[in-house]
Amino acid sequence: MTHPVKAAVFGTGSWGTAFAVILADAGCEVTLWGRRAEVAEAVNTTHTNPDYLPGIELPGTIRATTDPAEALRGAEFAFLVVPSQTLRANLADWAPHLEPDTVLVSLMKGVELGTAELMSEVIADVTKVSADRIAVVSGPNLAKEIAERRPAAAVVACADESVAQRLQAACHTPYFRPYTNTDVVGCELGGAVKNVIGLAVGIADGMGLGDNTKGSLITRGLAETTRLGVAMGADPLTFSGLAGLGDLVATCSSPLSRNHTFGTNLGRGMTLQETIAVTKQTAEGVKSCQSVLDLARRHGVDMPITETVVSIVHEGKSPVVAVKELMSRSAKAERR
Ligand SMILES: NC(=O)c1ccc[n+]([C@@H]2O[C@H](COP(=O)([O-])OP(=O)(O)OC[C@H]3O[C@@H](n4cnc5c(N)ncnc54)[C@H](O)[C@@H]3O)[C@@H](O)[C@H]2O)c1
Ligand SMILES: O=P(O)(O)OC[C@H](O)CO
Repeated sequence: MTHPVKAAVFGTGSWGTAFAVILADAGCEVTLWGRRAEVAEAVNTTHTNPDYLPGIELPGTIRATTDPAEALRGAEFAFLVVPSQTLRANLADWAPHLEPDTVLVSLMKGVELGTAELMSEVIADVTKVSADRIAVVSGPNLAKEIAERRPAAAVVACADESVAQRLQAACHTPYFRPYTNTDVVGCELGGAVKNVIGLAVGIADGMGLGDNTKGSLITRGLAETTRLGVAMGADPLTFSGLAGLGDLVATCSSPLSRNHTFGTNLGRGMTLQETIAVTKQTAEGVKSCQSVLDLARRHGVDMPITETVVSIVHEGKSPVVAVKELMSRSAKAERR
């Protein structure tokens, strides 16, 4: 008889908890690490996470703990799902408890401020593990829909395809269909930049600009994501897949998206401070737009939508002025 795969999930927010549901449904033995004892207690006793997934009953087999050593003991996979800007500090605490073969899987969609590092790069920096032990899951995966077990697909990426295949098997359920890929950089960039474009589309929706604007922003947003990806060595085809177009469409169409909602509030005229005050969960694009722009400048890539989002979110530019400026740039060919 084969033993169930042991999986540790670090983060009891909405996506960490929803992913623990996937893993448990796929037959893994899941330990969920959280910072707060009361959240771990709720998962263990009432099988709920009322703050992040209200109304969802979690599988009784998921065990939660606040002890990273307990979560990591014997773990074949450790899924990392905290806000991107805190990962470096969190991992420094967890790394001493890592088993020699544990594969570290980023479920996050952000780029570190200051260093402009992707999450896989932060993982490599802090833990020094090799590329065949670092993987990424990305795609159109709004946590609430997944926790309700509505059908979705995703990409599981690792430089070592056999590791991606093991990961695929560990999280494949009747409602969650993971595809393998070896383009880690492309999958991560797709996930991080779609949050920035999601902000842009939200701003446009909040301003009442309509569906032509939305279609134009999604398409040109994907074009600038692909330009950056190619400059960073990603496969351009990744961006027409689930981690690119798929996630962009889900994020830009859904009221469940925190980035889209954040942008909508700004577009309706709320100030940045007011918008932050009503945002209870992580909207990665708010910080990562700056890191994505840093990456674009470092690689000499033009990203006008990202630049516009940074100017609205961080430089206080009015959305009306920003849209006028975006539209009055000099004309160009579509493929350049
Ligand atoms: N929610 C989704 O639908 C979804 C889907 C795919 C990917 N993601 C990505 O997953 C990542 C996490 O997002 P989420 O939706 O779970 O966020 P969330 O806001 O729902 O939860 C964040 C979690 O991180 C914890 N946290 C906050 N600060 C921390 C710190 N300093 N140290 C340790 N833990 C801390 C919180 O307590 C909470 O448990 C993000 O990168 C997001 O882009 C989210
Ligand atoms: O709520 P958002 O904007 O962080 O988006 C959630 C997921 O990334 C959608 O795939």
